[in-house]
Amino acid sequence: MTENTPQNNEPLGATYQRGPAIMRGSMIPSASSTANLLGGDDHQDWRDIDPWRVLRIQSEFVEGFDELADLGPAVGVFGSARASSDSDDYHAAERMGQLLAQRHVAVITGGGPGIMEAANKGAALAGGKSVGLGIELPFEQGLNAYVTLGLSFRYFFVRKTMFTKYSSGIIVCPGGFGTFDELFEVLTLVQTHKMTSMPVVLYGKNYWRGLFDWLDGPVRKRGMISRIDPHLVLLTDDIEEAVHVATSTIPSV
Ligand SMILES: C/C(=C\CNc1ncnc2c1ncn2[C@@H]1O[C@H](COP(=O)(O)O)[C@@H](O)[C@H]1O)CO
Repeated sequence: MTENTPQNNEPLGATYQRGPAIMRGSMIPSASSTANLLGGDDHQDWRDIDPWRVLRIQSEFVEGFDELADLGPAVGVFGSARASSDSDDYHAAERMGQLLAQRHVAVITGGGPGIMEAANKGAALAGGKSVGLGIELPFEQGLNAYVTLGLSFRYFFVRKTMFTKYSSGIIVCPGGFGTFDELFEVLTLVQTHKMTSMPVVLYGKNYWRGLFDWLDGPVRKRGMISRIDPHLVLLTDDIEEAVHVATSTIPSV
C-alpha cells in the first residue's frame, strides 16, 4: 500500500478506483491502466490495447470540452495536495477562492485535498463557480466536497489541457512535483507560443524564491531560457495582489 492509502480502517482495506468502478481486496489489479499505457505491458485485454485507448482519451477530451465550454472566465489555483487545513497556505488559498468568486471568476483546481480543497472551499462558500478537475489515482478519495462542477480524468495530459485551455491566469501555491508539473506546463506552452501568454503568480516568496533565482540565474545565463518576463511571472506574498494579477487579462474584472 502507498502512503496515500486513506481507508486503512475499512473492513476490506483500501479502495481502488477505476472509472466508475471501485475495487477492494483481491479484486484490486496489480497495475493500473495508465501505468500499462506508459509501461508497454504485454498482458492486456483489448480495452487496454493502445488503438482502443485512443477512443477513451478522445472521450475525455470531448467530455471536458463539453462541460467547460460555458464556464466563463476562470483562474487555476494549484498547490500541494498535502497542505493541512490549519496551515497558512490553506487559509491563503481559501481566501483566493473567495476573492475570485467575488470577481465572478471561476476557480479551477485539481479537485483534490489540500490547496485544491481550500481554493474550492473559498469559491463555493462565496457562491462562485468551483471547478475540480480530478485525476483517477489508485487509493484516492475522489473530488473534494467543495467542488460545484467536477470532472474526473484518467489521463494527466488530458486534464492538463483542460487546466490550460480554460484558465486565463494561474496562481501557484507552495507544492511538490504535481504543482511543479502544472507550473512548468504553462511556462512551456507560453514560451513555445502554443498558448496565449497568461499571468503566472507564484504565491509564497520564501518558498518559490530559490527556484525563481535558479531559473533567472544559472538557467538563463547558460542561455537555456530567455529572461523571465516580470509581467508574466509574479512572486508575491500578497493574496489580493495574486488575485489581481491572475485576473488581469480578464476584460470584465
Ligand atoms: C497525494 C495526495 C493526494 C493526491 N490527490 C490528488 N488529487 C487531485 N490532484 C492532485 C492530487 N495530487 C496531486 N494533484 C495535482 O498536482 C498538484 C499537487 O501536487 P503536489 O505534488 O502535492 O504539489 C495539484 O495542483 C493537483 O492538480 C495526498 O492525500
